[in-house]
Amino acid sequence: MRLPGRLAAAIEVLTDVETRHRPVSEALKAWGINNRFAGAGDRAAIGNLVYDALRKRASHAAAMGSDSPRALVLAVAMRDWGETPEALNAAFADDSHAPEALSEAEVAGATADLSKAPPVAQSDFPQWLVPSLERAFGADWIAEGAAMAGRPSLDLRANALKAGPEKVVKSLARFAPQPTTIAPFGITMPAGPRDARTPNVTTDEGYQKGWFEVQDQGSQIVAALAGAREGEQVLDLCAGAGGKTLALAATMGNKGQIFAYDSDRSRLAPIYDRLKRNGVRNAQVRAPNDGALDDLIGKMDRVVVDAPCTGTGTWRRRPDTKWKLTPELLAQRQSEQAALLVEAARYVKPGGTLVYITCSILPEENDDQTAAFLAANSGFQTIDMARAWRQALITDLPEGLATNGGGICLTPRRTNTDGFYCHLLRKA
Ligand SMILES: C[S@@+](CC[C@H](N)C(=O)[O-])C[C@H]1O[C@@H](n2cnc3c(N)ncnc32)[C@H](O)[C@@H]1O
Repeated sequence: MRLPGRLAAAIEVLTDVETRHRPVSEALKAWGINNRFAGAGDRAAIGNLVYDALRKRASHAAAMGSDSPRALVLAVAMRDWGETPEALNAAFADDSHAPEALSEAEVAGATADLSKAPPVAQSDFPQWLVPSLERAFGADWIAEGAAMAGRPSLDLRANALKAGPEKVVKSLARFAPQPTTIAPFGITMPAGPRDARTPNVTTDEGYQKGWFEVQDQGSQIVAALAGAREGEQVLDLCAGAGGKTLALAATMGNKGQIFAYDSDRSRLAPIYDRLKRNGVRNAQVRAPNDGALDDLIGKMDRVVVDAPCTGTGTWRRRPDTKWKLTPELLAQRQSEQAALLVEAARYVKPGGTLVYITCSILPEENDDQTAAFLAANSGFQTIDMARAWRQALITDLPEGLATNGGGICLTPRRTNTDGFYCHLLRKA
């Protein structure tokens, strides 16, 4: 397929996403099934167009004067991919699969200046969240939003139980991987421009052998900050598919014991294969049955709460969720988080550590939660995050990451990672 056909396909997929409220991945898959002539390169390009359109939905709509799927996709082609309106119209005239020729208003959208546009159009953040984002980032909130509207890198974590970063870099040399700047076992492949394809690393023999996992650098950093040590008893209370469990096991050198639990059986299901592939021998999966964790009460050196959250930190990867988030969903996550902190505290032994993590940048899910917990639980105290950072990551805590409430917050702009929050609480 040539660019005009790919643009028409992206408009079709985005229309499907918007009218049927479908996740992007599902709409792209359905399009691929109905259009089997399209190759892997076409599907990747169409995916990039759709994701880029959603990442910058507000700014592209402001430039084009419309938020229709056609306007958004054309804006990506002109404003992000560098196509001129003249080149597009010439290509459209020559291709029977092309969208209609650009109107005058659409041509003007190519060069529309947004420097005086409302801040929401410059930040690509939803309007209703602006007060929260101003609270989180002060005057930087527009720049933080712009960074969150970019494409994410593909990050891997070398699994120290089987391989160091050098071995993984060698195995994946064809993708030009680089060491990450903060996480000691991280490897990163920056996102390419336009129709660049994300490397399919899971077909690499190194992946099959458990040498590495796909894990955003931010997730690696907060897992390292959890500070798990060899020989400890650790409860991963929201283990899900086990991203943090695997990282904890590697930090612990397979010594001690990790209990991996999740209240949702289907989310937990992939963990069994992943533990095997990673060579993890110190993790016990606890399925969600009555009293599944009763024997752990008051005994854990560390309890990790990788809490269910709005996922605002992962908007670069799942930009459709940025525009679907509602105040009701945020409130629901907040009440789950508050209950989980209380639940987690029961398992921490005296002198032990409660690790609270979210992949959100909203203070409501971060400092507000830990502040409310501390106010109601005088037996817990915030641990100095600068010290914890030095111990876990062997560098100084970068400026600007500490939050007012005693945690740290990573963002694409600050650390070139997904957005993550981490706060460590010691039980007296
Ligand atoms: C952010 S995800 C966990 C991701 C996982 N730790 C990882 O690194 O791959 C949050 C998880 O919390 C789980 N969860 C929600 N409420 C829970 C509860 N009350 N008890 C335990 N797990 C819960 C969800 O099922 C979900 O899998």
